[in-house]
Amino acid sequence: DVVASDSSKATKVSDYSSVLETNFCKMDKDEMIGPNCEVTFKEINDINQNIRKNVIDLVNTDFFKYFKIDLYKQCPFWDDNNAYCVNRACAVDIVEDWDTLPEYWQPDVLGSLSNGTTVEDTDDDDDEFTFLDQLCAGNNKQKFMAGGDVNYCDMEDFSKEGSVLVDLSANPERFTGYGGEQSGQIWSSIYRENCFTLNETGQSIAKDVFFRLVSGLHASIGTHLSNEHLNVETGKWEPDLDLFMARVGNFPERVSNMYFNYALVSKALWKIKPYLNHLEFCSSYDEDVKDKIINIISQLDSKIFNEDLVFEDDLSSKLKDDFRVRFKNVTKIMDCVHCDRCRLWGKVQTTGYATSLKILFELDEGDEQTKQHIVDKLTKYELIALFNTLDRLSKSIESVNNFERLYNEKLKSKDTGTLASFFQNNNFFKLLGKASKCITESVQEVNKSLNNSIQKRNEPSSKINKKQEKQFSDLKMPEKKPQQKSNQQVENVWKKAWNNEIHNLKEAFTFIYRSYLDLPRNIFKLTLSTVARLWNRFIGVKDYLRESDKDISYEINLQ
Ligand SMILES: Cc1cc2nc3c(=O)[nH]c(=O)nc-3n(C[C@H](O)[C@H](O)[C@H](O)COP(=O)(O)OP(=O)(O)OC[C@H]3O[C@@H](n4cnc5c(N)ncnc54)[C@H](O)[C@@H]3O)c2cc1C
Repeated sequence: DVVASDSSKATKVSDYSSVLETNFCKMDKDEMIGPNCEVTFKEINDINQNIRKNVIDLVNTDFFKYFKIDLYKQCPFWDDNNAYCVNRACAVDIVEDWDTLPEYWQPDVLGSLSNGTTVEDTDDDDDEFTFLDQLCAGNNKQKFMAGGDVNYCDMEDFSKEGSVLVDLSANPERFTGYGGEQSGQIWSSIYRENCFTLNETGQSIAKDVFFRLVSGLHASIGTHLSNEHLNVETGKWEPDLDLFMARVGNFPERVSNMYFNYALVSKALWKIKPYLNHLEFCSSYDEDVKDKIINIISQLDSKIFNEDLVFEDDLSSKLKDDFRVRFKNVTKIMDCVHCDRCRLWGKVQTTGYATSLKILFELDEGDEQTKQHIVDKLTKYELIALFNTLDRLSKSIESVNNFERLYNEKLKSKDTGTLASFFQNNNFFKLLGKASKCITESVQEVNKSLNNSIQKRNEPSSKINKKQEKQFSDLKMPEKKPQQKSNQQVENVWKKAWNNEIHNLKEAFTFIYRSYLDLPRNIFKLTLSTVARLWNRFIGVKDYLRESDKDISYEINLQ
């Protein structure tokens, strides 16, 4: 048996298969977030609270808030020319005022923006395309890793001529209105990448890691769009609890997968800690940025994720290659997203995960040279993506806790009807503990839904609607409970009805009584007006009605 981690609470590998089969997802706040993570939900909440401020500060520095993206790159998997997201919320504001940027972001330093250097232009000289060379101002050669054998994303993206520079802080990830069949197709394609062909021992852990990774990304996006949702009444961006519950909160394994991603990215950062001291950020705030990074990483622990369990048997290298190619495809699928804002954040986060996977799976602990080689070759875009992905997850964890508070407040308030059906007890994380569904089952569910979506294209529209209903059948929307009426309430209803009837009867009698009273007066008025008209005719006044009034008299012609 191989020991899963170096701590005294180590779990043995042989235990994991049974865990996978039974209650892989069973958890509560004090439970571990997964078999290869020796950390509880509560511990991650605590870590997150400690690092949150530094993470926010870091991603808002001039170095970490910019990212390059090719917004016009063709989708490599299918023809997607006829769909656009035209919402303003889908748009990305690109950087055009270059004068305000620090030196290392100027076009001549970025190289590719002015001369279109691409991957093909790179050479293999290790000294030349190190992270530092690329990072520092003054080196106008844009260089990327050739070969791609250790990369989990396409490095080409950042060197494209058409790439634009974007200020991430000016383009927040939030609700855009992007959805429907197009986004459904993207998610289906992403989950389809999880269909590993190998059917050997060890595959299930790798497959589960892959699934949790994309599901965690999906859940994190769902959390952000629920947390910053446009309230059309107030015009403000604010948390929408019901939306969060419907997309994420109602599915404990999705929440758990976000925590899993947090652990995975954190471990990758922990692994490059020894090298961060050597990095220079080429600007006056160098020390400040470095301090923040060190502060963040020093709160992390190696036991947070055990990557050695994922590819640890004889077949691992083949499986790892498969895993790498498949994850690379996920990053490429981002080019098929029609909402620019979603594409931007999708690209940032998939690049961040790809970088984490490279650090976790390719950085051999025992081989100092390989380690140095991988870390030195990290590009600034990978590092920026890595920390921004941590920020996204950190914000998601913070939001989950905030939604828990909102949920409890709502539960306490009078109108508990809607949400009470979601949870019987007050603790959001206790609900997580009730989830006995295994991740493997979730994978099968997704595969089933993928097959449905493939068949869907060839079916008539009536069938499509039925399938669509099926696809969303996992959404447990709150049911309104019929209100139990107390005896007193029932009594009040009868009393109200009786009073109403009496009131109507009174009104009717008053009307009849007044008619009798008014009769002599009305007869007098009628007689007076008839006498007056006759008198006018007698004295020769033709008609005292105005000409225009004549037009409104009606004549019935019976001919
Ligand atoms: C790359 C990308 C980025 C996006 N970014 C944004 C954004 O920034 N802002 C925005 O408003 N919208 C964004 N979207 C759209 C958003 O993700 C949803 O697709 C959209 O809101 C429609 O949601 P839906 O309820 O129809 O189901 P979808 O979220 O499209 O999900 C489809 C199906 O997948 C399954 N599913 C859902 N979540 C999970 C999960 N976590 N794990 C496993 N299975 C799951 C369910 O069966 C569900 O019915 C993005 C989409 C993509 C593909």
